[in-house]
Amino acid sequence: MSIYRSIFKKDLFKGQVILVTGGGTGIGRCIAHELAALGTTVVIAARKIEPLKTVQDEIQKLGGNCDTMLLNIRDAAMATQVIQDIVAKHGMLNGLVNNAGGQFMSPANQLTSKGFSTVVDLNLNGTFNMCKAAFDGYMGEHGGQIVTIVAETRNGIPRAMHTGAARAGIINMTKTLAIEWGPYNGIRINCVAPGLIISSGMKNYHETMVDLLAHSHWMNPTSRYGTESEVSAAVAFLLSPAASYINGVNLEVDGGSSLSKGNPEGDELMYNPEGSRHPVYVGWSEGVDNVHGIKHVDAPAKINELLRKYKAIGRSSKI
Ligand SMILES: CCC/C=C/C(=O)SCCNC(=O)CCNC(=O)[C@H](O)C(C)(C)COP(=O)([O-])OP(=O)([O-])OC[C@H]1O[C@@H](n2cnc3c(N)ncnc32)[C@H](O)[C@@H]1OP(=O)([O-])[O-]
Ligand SMILES: NC(=O)C1=CN([C@@H]2O[C@H](COP(=O)(O)OP(=O)(O)OC[C@H]3O[C@@H](n4cnc5c(N)ncnc54)[C@H](OP(=O)(O)O)[C@@H]3O)[C@@H](O)[C@H]2O)C=CC1
Repeated sequence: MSIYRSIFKKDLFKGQVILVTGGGTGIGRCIAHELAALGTTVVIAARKIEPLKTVQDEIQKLGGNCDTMLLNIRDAAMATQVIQDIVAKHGMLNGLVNNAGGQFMSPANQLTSKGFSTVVDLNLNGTFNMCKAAFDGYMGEHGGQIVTIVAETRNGIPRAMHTGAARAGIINMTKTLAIEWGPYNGIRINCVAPGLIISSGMKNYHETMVDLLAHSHWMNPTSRYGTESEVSAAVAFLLSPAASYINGVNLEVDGGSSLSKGNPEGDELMYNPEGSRHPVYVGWSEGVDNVHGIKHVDAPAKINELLRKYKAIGRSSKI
C-alpha cells in the first residue's frame, strides 16, 4: 500500500495528545484543526482565552477533541504548569507544536535594546521554555515529537532583524536538541519555516505594509503567498511516522522565496508578474465553506482577496 494511503488516514494521530501554542488564531488555528481532524486530542494554549474558546468550539462542532489552556510562553513557570496540567488531565503529551511567536517591524537602526530583547525573549526563550517544560514534564521519559514554527531566514529579514536572529537561534537549538534528546529520550525535533503566509498574522502590519504585500505577492518562484494549510500539512507530516527518520531539520515552506533574493540574472528569470501557475493546497480552513458557520482565514481584506484568486489557479488539491 502506498505510504500516504497507510499513513495519512483519518485516525493517524488517534489516541495522541498534542499541544499547539498560539492555537487560537491564524496558522496555529489551522494546525489545530488539521491535527484534530486526524484524530488528535489537541490542546491549544495562548494568552487570550476568547480566540481559544472559539477554535475549541469549531473543532468540537466538527467532531474533534480540543482542550484550551492559558499560557504565556515567556513565563517558564507557566510553561511548566501547563505541561503538568496536560499530563494530569490527559495522561500524556505526544507532540508539541511551538507556533506562538511574532515581532513588530522596524529597521535595525531604530530598534531599541528593549524591543530587540522582547522579540528574542518571545521567540527564542519562549520556545526554549516550552521544549524544556515538555522534556521535564513528559517527553524526557516517554519520547515525543516537537515541531517549531520559525520564519524563512536564509538571507536575513530586513526590518525584522530581531526575529531573524531569534529564529536562527531556534533552528540551531533544534539541531542540538535533536542530538541530545534523540538517542536516550526518543524525541524527534524539527522546524518549519514559513515564507509569507496568508493569515491573521498580517493584521499586525501597518496598512502601507499590507498594501505593499498585496502588490508584491508574485515575487517568488511560486508567484504567490502560502496558505495556512500548506504550513499545517508540513507540520502534520513532521509529527507523523512518515517523518520518523527526519530529525533536526528546518523545512522551508516558502514557495522557494528564500532562493530568489539578489539573483544577478534579473527579475524576469525569478518572478512571473502574470501570476502563479501553482495550485494551492486547500485544507480545512479554506475548504469548509459554511460548515457550522466557521470563519475562513482571517487576514486583511486585500490579502484574503489574493487567496480567493489563488484558489482558482489550475486544479486546487482539495481534501
Ligand atoms: C517577518 C517575517 C514574516 C513573519 C510574519 C509573522 O510573524 S506574522 C505574525 C505576527 N504576529 C505577531 O507578531 C503576534 C505576536 N506579537 C506580539 O505579541 C508583539 O508584537 C510583541 C512581539 C511586540 C510582543 O508584545 P509584548 O506585549 O510582549 O511587548 P510590548 O508591547 O510590551 O512591547 C515591549 C517592547 O517592544 C518594543 N516594541 C513593541 N512594539 C513595537 C513597535 N511596533 N515598534 C517599535 N518597538 C516596539 C518596545 O521597546 C516595547 O517597550 P516600550 O517601548 O513600549 O516600553
Ligand atoms: N503569517 C506569516 O506570514 C508568518 C508567520 N510566521 C510565524 O508563524 C506563527 C503563527 O503566526 P500567525 O498565525 O501568522 O500570526 P498570529 O499573530 O495570528 O499568531 C500568533 C499567535 O501566537 C500567540 N502568542 C503570541 N505571543 C504569545 C505568548 N507570549 N505566549 C503564548 N502565545 C502567544 C498569539 O495568541 P495570544 O495573543 O492570545 O497570546 C497568537 O495566537 C508565529 O510564530 C509567526 O511569527 C512566520 C513566518 C511568516
